[in-house]
Amino acid sequence: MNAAASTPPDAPDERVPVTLLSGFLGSGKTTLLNRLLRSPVGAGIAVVVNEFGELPIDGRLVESSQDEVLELANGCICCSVRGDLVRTAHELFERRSRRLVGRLRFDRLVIEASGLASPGPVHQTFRLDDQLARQTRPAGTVTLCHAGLIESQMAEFTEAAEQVGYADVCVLNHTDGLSSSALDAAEASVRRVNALAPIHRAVRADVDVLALLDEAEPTEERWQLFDASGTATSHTDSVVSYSLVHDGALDIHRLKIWLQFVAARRDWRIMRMKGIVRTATRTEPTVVQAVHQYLEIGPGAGAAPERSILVVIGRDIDEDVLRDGWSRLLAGSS
Ligand SMILES: Nc1nc2c(ncn2[C@@H]2O[C@H](COP(=O)(O)OP(=O)(O)OP(=O)(O)O)[C@@H](O)[C@H]2O)c(=O)[nH]1
Repeated sequence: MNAAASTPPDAPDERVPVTLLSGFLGSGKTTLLNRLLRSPVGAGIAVVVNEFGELPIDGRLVESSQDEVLELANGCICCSVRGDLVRTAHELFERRSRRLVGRLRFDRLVIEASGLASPGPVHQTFRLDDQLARQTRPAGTVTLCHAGLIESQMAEFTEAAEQVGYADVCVLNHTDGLSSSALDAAEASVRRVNALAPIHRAVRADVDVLALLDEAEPTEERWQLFDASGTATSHTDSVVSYSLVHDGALDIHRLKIWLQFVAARRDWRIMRMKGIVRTATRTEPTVVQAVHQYLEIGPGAGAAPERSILVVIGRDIDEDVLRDGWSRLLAGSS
């Protein structure tokens, strides 16, 4: 089915472009999304954020008013919460028609996929639903890559290779601290998987976002690729997400020490930690961000949450030991 075929040739295309932000865990999707939202087109963007973890964190890290950010947590929109994506998109368009979304009618939808989602099925979801196929048009996939990790991630995780393979444009992010030869090697590994997509090197996703949106507009050949691939959603099943919660304040010093210890454990494969927590000494939230062993802890915007949430994603993690460490942290915080 092709909704565009029923549109007269000279009629304006009123379908809302859908841009997908893809990329492995911690590659910089939310960082790029925030740049988009701060850009001149930001006010017209509605956002759907999808998270692998059970509890949503990213929605609070996106710099937009809450009713423009819809969250789909606890699974990937390419498979387990694919139906929720359709329902959420219908809800957005319903609210749009009643002018309930944000300051303006949104004129672009940006979807931040989870770090383990495959882009093909996500785009295909919008083409297979009659109503969404009439209301939206595909505007491409931007894939973020962690320059220091992408080669090993693609070797180990089919999801990472698929994300690069489907990209209409790649942002080779996290380039800070890498030598030019390491950067060339990272770029070459991306190029081996995707021969066509422009590749932009960046630190903290600092790219020309308007040019990026234009560049991401896909070609017809690429749509044939999506059509052929839409339903394949096999996931690396040993990656697990744990959610740790606490209704109260944490001791920030103990929290830092424990997180450093967890991030540095060699017997666990910590791939990503993120959290928004209340600490005893701050009125604002404390934001935890870790990509592999690189850990950042700093103040966030707004008021501290009532409930502290920390999500830990990785492989070979002993859940009992993790939860025991969290309990000890809480006991020492009160
Ligand atoms: N050093 C460095 N840190 C970065 C860069 N880009 C993003 N970060 C940091 O890396 C962490 C992860 O960035 P996010 O934008 O949340 O990554 P993400 O892809 O949205 O993460 P998930 O949604 O969990 O997969 C955050 O602490 C960012 O501030 C970069 O180029 N260099």
